[in-house]
Amino acid sequence: MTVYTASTTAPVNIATLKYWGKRDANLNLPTNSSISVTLAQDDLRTLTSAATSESFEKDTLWLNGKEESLTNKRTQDCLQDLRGLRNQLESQDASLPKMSQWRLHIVSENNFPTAAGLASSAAGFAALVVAVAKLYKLPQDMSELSRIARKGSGSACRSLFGGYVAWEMGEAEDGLDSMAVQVLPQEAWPEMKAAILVVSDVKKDTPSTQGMQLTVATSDLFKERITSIVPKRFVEMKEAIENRDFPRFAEMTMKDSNSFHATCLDSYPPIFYINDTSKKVIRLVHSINAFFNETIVAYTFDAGPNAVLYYLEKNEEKLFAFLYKLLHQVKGWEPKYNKEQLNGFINTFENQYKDKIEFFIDPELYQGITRIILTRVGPGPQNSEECLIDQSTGLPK
Ligand SMILES: Nc1ncnc2c1ncn2[C@@H]1O[C@H](COP(=O)(O)OP(=O)(O)OP(=O)(O)O)[C@@H](O)[C@H]1O
Ligand SMILES: C[C@@](O)(CCOP(=O)(O)OP(=O)(O)O)CC(=O)O
Repeated sequence: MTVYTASTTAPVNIATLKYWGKRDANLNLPTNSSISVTLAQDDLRTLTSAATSESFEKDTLWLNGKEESLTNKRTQDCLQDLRGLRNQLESQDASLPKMSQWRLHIVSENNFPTAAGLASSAAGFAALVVAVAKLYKLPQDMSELSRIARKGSGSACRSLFGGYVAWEMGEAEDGLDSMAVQVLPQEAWPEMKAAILVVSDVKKDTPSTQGMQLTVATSDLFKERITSIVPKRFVEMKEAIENRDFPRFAEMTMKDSNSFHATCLDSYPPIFYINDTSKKVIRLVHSINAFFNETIVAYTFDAGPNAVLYYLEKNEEKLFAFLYKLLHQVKGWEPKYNKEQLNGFINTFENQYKDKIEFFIDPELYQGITRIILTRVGPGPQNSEECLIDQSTGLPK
């Protein structure tokens, strides 16, 4: 039996201008354009291998070692589009193996908790689409493939690119113009770093899809958000990124996170994604920025309580003087930073800042946080030499 395989990695992306609301739930067409930063894959990535063979009996997915059904509509929509494109190639060249007719085996591993508000679905669907496109040797570019990933999960379309990415909402009813484009490659603004404060890695209460449908149907504030606030912010945030203007970018990121969570609260019945720990982080970030009289750090929250803090490398010492002081008990600092560097953060805090602080610092903050993930802006999907599928059996290794 001949088994064809292809593998790829894909990154997580965290929106700085949030996608919240669908105008077409079937095609995952959004009510607003959005912007995100793609994160480095050392800490957060999906590795997916796809295989096909005439002898496979059914489409199967093994996710983190467990067999899962591939029959859910979103995945089938992605696979149907990919098979359609492969079919076009096969009809132009009769010598090609008829992969479009064969079943697929997909094996995928996330190197971080799945379904914990860490955007696993974004990396997961991006990797799935890219792996199968590679297997099928499709000529489509990343923006074209992003339209397919979008059908798996809206935010997944942004994980097809590295750096700073926009998802243009588009207007067409069939969604052909609703896709991701790169605003700026990672190399153009490599100083962007991210600290993820994992507040809870349990599965969230209200899934994004359900949450946004409720917001669209019931929130009055939401109408204002999509008609006047976000369209303006989309243009301004792209500009801030192109100009590498961190304070502007940071302010809009925080405002947009707050605006999105306000529409959640304005939904009826209300949806609560952020919790008391998240609110303490919000206060802390504003206090730190006020202390330095400069916006050096921004927070943003997705559909859960985890905080993602964006900051520039040059301000790390200033920020970590506070963060490490408050969260040194939390795991995730080592091995990224050695003892000497970590002591340095404490010394900066004790010697330079401690006596000047006029705001309340909650010494118990660490209790609400399970770990910190220290990462930065990163590239898009990468070819992987590692294959998770045994070429002789077509099954997971
Ligand atoms: N590697 C993967 N390959 C294929 N599908 C995946 C993969 N990882 C996650 N998924 C799909 O995404 C689902 C999790 O999505 P969900 O939106 O609940 O969580 P999340 O993406 O971690 O959180 P959020 O979207 O709020 O950031 C999984 O149940 C699975 O169906
Ligand atoms: C708050 C968000 O993270 C919402 C992400 O929603 P999803 O992309 O997970 O939703 P579906 O399209 O229904 O799969 C904001 C964002 O990533 O832009």
